[in-house]
Amino acid sequence: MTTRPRPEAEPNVGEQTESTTATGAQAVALSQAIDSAPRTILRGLRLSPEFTRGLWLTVLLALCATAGKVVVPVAVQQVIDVGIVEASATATQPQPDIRFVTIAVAACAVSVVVTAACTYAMNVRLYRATESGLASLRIRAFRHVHDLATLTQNSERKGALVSRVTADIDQISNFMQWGGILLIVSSGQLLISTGLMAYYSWQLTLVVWVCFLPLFLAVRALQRWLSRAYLRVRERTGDMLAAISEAVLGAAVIKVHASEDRTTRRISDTVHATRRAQTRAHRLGVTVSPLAELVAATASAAVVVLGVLLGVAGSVTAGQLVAFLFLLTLFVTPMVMATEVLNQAQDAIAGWRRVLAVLDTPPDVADPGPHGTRLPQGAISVHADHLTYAYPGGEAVVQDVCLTIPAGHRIAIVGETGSGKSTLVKLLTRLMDPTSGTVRLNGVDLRSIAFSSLRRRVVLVPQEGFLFEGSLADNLRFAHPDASTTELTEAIAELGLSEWVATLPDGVDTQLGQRGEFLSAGERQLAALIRAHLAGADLLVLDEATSAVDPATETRLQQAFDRLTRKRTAVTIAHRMSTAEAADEVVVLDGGRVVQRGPHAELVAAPGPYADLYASWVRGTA
Ligand SMILES: Nc1ncnc2c1ncn2[C@@H]1O[C@H](COP(=O)(O)OP(=O)(O)OP(=O)(O)O)[C@@H](O)[C@H]1O
Repeated sequence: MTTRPRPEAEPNVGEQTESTTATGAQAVALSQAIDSAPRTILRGLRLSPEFTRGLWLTVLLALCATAGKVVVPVAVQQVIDVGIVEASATATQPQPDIRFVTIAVAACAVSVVVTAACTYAMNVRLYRATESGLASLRIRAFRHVHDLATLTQNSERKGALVSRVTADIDQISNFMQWGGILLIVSSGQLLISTGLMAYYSWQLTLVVWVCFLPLFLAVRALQRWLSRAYLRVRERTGDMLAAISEAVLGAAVIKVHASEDRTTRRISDTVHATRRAQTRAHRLGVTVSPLAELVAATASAAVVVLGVLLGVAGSVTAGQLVAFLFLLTLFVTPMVMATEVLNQAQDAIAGWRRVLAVLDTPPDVADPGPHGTRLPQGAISVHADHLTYAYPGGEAVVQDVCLTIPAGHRIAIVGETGSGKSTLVKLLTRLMDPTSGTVRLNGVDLRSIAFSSLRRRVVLVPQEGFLFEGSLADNLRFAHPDASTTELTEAIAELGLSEWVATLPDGVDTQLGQRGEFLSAGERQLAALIRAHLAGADLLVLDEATSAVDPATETRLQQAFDRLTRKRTAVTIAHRMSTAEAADEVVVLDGGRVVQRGPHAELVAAPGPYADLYASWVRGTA
């Protein structure tokens, strides 16, 4: 029987993978940017309430820090107008009011200390809030990625998906910790300085705002371009991370085929694409900064000229003009800085959009939740009724399949490659919902069974059971987190594998390495079978591994498989003759349809697809 490499399955507890019938639209949802910038920020903030928790106190501290900053210009104005000019006018000879000046200087000193303390407290609070918000966003995004349909996950490469939970959120973090602080401080500074400037001279304030108005309009126009440019940066970064992670995971294949140069070229292409996107976005962003400097210089010059004229006309005093110029600095600094923050803000918003796009993609096999039916204990019967399934945009690959499997029966599914075997078992375990037709377990519609019950009672064992870094015991406990060492030992003994485990350097405590790389392919299958046994499922769906193993491991696998499926309902995609022979019945699929069904002996004796498959099987192993 021919086989082809299968898509990698990333199992959950008890080897399960969560997958669904993602529609075409859902499959592309991950690549869509939807909301406007303010809506994106608002949604992002709402999703992680930690960002805004206690924000009022942080804003209050920011206002205090800003208010502290305006004490100096006000004191300077008072010292000039009251402490020097007025005092000299009332005294016989020109001399400053030393007491008044001393009080003003002391007020300045106190305000500087208060400003520093408030700024420190505000920074700490903001940093803490953003870190907690980002941590919860990261966890939420990760969980959601995990819950997404396998199909939806497959619509984007794994590395790119990971980048949404890592690099994109890092970008938000960079902005929140620097830009966020600056935005709060700047807004307060702008408000307070504008108020005070208007108090001293509304005419000069008007001049300042008129100078800055074109800058605002330019920034608004640029923002749209920047937004697009930074979304491209985030996408290119995702592509780059995907290419790198793929190359790291596939290092062995790359070496075997001596394709290091080709891989390096591919990676450097993605690195350069990211660099180009970054440079373009940054070039757009930095055009604002010199523009802001220019506007600031123009505003200062205009204030000096008009201020002198107003001073001569008696509308402003010398102190007020000097204070105004101080305040203008307070006004201009955040304006210039804000244009720099704009870059980071756009990059962060682009990151936020990508994270929100993940969160907006619905896991499309809906869990009926706590109101769902729970499967009663005991062996499970399966009844598939006119099942049909087509992948998005494709032809039906499972067609009108009707299948009844009595409780406790062992069924082997066989068929040519691409005949729909894997698709059928995904439908039987509700990793996907059928396009039409129903599956019933013990008479209960699969769609109405609560996941908490379904995932415990029905376990899918994929060809390559994913093993995590850790010991054999750690990996076995994925199926049963509370299992004691005795329970592990018993489960191993029940499958007749105690002798094998004893050959491992540290028994169940043997470290397996990343993805179980310290074990052979056959041993990894043994570990997967023990894990499935420990899960205690009543319906086992197995995709038999195709990798060739040595005779001793083959015997162990056969024995473990036989014991595992005993007294359980078992549906196995059979790649070994012995598995089909041992099954109660064999179901033959061809082009997504059941074309033959019956005990091995009966089918093999009659001419037909199974007899042909069997013959080619025998030839292959001869
Ligand atoms: N995620 C997918 N998206 C689109 N088409 C798919 C997807 N997975 C499988 N198919 C197609 O569905 C058909 C049935 O595939 P399936 O994996 O169920 O066959 P199979 O009998 O299990 O094959 P094999 O023995 O080689 O694993 C094939 O034509 C395959 O190309």
